[in-house]
Amino acid sequence: MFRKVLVANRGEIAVRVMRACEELNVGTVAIYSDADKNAGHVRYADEAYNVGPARAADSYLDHEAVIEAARKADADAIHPGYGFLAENAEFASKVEDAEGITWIGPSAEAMESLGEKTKARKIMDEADVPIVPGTTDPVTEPEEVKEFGEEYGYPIAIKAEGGGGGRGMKVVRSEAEVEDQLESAKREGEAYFDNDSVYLERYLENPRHIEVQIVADEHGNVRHLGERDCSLQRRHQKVIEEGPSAALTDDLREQIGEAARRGVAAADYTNAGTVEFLVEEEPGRDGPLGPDANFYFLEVNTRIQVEHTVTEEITGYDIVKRQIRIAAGEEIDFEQDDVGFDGHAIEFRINAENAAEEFAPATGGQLETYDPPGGIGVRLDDALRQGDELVTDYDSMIAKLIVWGEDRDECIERSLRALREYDIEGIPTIIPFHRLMLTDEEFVESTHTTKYLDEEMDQSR
Ligand SMILES: Nc1ncc2cc(-c3cccc4ccccc34)c(N3CC[C@@H](N)C3)nc2n1
Ligand SMILES: [Ca+2]
Repeated sequence: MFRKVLVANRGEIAVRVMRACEELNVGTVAIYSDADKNAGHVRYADEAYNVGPARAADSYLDHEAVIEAARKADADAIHPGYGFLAENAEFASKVEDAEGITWIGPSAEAMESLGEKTKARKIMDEADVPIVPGTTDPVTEPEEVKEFGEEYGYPIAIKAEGGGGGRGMKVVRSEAEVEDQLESAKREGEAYFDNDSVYLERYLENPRHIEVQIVADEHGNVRHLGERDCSLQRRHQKVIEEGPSAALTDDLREQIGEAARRGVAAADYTNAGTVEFLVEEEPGRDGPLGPDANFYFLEVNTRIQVEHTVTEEITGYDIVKRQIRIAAGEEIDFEQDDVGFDGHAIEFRINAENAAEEFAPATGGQLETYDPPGGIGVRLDDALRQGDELVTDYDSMIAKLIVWGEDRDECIERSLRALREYDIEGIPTIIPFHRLMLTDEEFVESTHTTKYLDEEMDQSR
């Protein structure tokens, strides 16, 4: 086991990783930019090193500054958290090459092969994981798209090879649109991901977005820890995640979990990761997905995710501690059959944004009141205390409220109670939006798909 881990991140996830270290009796090292001098994650750490000015590129993203801090602290491992350098294969390989410092995450090689969407699709296809019908090689000419349209029909999704998250997808609804959409997909790929390579998939109109949590050690053991339903998104920004998915039958759950395990094993992937799927109802059915629903591989996230907490609450496993133990060479000490799912959990992202103004991020302010909720089934992951200045140089998420209940109804009731207790004064947050969402019957009936929020919010504008 490591003696000391440097956490190359900030905010709630930095504290989350340091809490795991504390429980493993591992020393904690924080890094901070000039903007984060008084930040909560710095307070929490045993020691802290400044890595540069506020601008992320000159601090949290500066490979040399981070490795230099690990050297100064004599840390023997680096945990990247999520965002920042978490999926940066180049940085992972620099850490792998750095003598005496272990990278806590998948190998740079596994990150690269699964980060390239067509390569990932090929690996999954060969591992008998259903992929969205489409190409596993890039396309360059309009004729290729039109041929695909002849065979699979429209709409077609044209996706950037280097894309992911909310960016890098164009929907072509007819042959007439092919030239323009292909051109703009390539230009956008070039602009955002420095990669103009694109591929095709049949576009699924109203899919559910299900993701499966994976942990894999360096001895060939791969386990899935069940699924999370992230279908409630606003312009590709997740605001609420939950598990288990009310839409899946046990049979479908088992099929998707085993597919995720096969795919990850085929990619020689280790540590924690998430396999994303799109699940499409068989035509004409409503309500929970039927036994004939189809699920398709979408992409792999080669990092710990914001919403890993939902899985922890349902299964009881500490995924971050598992990451650290796996990186230290430990074997996974449970079988797939030992993994149980108990109750229901929902995570609410607490963003310092004004939901009434298109979720515009707060421009500053101070936490005059910070009174978080508590009591049974309520977990709060944050790095805040009353009086903190709001740091606006990075993303707007300042905390996560995770609620567990015996079933989804109790979880919703308890979430409303916790959101009523959550008292933050001095900066705007989306807590009022969450309270509203919990009373919305589409959410309560859990029939929403990935488009629901965009359609709802755009209509109400
Ligand atoms: N063939 C096909 N059909 C429907 C899709 C619908 C989406 C999509 C669209 C809008 C919101 C989403 C939220 C979660 C997951 C996927 C989506 C989608 N995404 C959005 C960005 C990228 N992560 C993949 N790919 C799709 N691919
Ligand atoms: Ca190393």
